[in-house]
Amino acid sequence: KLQLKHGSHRVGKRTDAVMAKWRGYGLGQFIHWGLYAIPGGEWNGKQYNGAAEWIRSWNGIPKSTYDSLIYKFNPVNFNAEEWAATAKQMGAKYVTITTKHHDGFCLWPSKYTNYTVANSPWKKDIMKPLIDAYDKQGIDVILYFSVMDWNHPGWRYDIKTKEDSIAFEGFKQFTRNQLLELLTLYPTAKGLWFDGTWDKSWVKQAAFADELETEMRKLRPGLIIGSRFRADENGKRHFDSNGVLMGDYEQGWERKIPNKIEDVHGNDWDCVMTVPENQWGYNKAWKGHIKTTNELLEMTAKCVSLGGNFVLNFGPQGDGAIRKEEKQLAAQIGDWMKTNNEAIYNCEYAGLEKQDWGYFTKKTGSDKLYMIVFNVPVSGALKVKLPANTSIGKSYLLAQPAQLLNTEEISGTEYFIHLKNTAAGKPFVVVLEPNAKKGSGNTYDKAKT
Ligand SMILES: COc1ccc([C@@H]2N[C@@H](C)[C@@H](O)[C@H]2O)cc1
Repeated sequence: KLQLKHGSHRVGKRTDAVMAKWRGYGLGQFIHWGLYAIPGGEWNGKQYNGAAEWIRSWNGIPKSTYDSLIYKFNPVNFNAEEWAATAKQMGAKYVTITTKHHDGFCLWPSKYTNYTVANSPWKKDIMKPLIDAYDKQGIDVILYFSVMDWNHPGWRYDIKTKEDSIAFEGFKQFTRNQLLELLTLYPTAKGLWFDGTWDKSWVKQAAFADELETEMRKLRPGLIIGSRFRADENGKRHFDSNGVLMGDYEQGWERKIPNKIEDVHGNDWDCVMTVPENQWGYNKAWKGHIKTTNELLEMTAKCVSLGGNFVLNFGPQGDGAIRKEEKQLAAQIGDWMKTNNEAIYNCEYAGLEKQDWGYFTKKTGSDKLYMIVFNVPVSGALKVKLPANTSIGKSYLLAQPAQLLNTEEISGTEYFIHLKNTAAGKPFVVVLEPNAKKGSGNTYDKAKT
């Protein structure tokens, strides 16, 4: 084990109530909104092929022209209550909102730069009404913050000269000022989701970032900060030089999902996902593969089955309205969640052998198991392999708890659960109520069909 001054300061999961609540969210919403939503991936009729929120980095639009978009920011259809209602309808338990993306435009009236909503035609703070609206819906708020800031004169990709280091010192203070400002202005925010921390300039700031993280946690006890904020003194990111997770949860799962429990190394984690292949900010062209409701439900189930949260991205339009396709997805996901959220909220990795029909989740603090079924076998029988000396008490569809399912013991701890209806056409949940220890006299009760 290496002696580290700025490595991880905790081994293993946090055990406090705030983190336990985060662990049980299951489903979240991501919001990417800012000046990039105005061009929406297009400029002078030409399409930008990258992610819409990166359009400033394209040589198809002069940087100064992009930066002048601040004078066009006037989202007349912005309605914070509508955004929060959409998240509520979807069944999201938390939301991560961009306060400042890489372009440096601040959705709050920061006093440390002029590049904010205060100097746009809109003038007003966007973050406060949003946070209030989500709080009112009982949806916890996490603030997305990009350290990399293309607008700030002190930003550097690396520090090579004396001038660089002087400029970057100013940038570091600016970053600290903005983060303390956000925590002070929005005290109900539960955490910070950092991005834009991969460049050498920031990776070299192990001591500064470590002290800043400590200062933020002191200012806001319980604050949740992911693994992407800071590197250790050897430049190691996400996991320190001893392989210990930095921060409170792993932030590595961006547009990808772990396949097996070993991939998550016993840590908390979230997966953040775009609806199109790779667009976070609003893109007029709703093109390429657009994930369907069933795909997104399967991603949600897969994440929860491996102990993580699934965070689905919305990219509101430049005028502040949420596009109809995203509203439809929120409604369809919400429909499914209304019936089945018991298998998602406050659930965790069940520790069972994965079967082809779908994903197991287990209710935290209980033995109750859920089978989230996406692939009904032609046999109509779902195979379950329980751990040694457990057995199935009863099983039933979450949607029809009174109708017990025929549970057939194959051998030892293997069972077939026989479905009545094998043409569900959409994902559904089977509940398993395991019996107490087998061999303690009571064998499992054959389902009384
Ligand atoms: C390949 O490099 C990047 C860098 C930043 C991102 C940003 N992270 C996502 C959460 C979005 O904010 C995206 O712009 C994506 C890919």
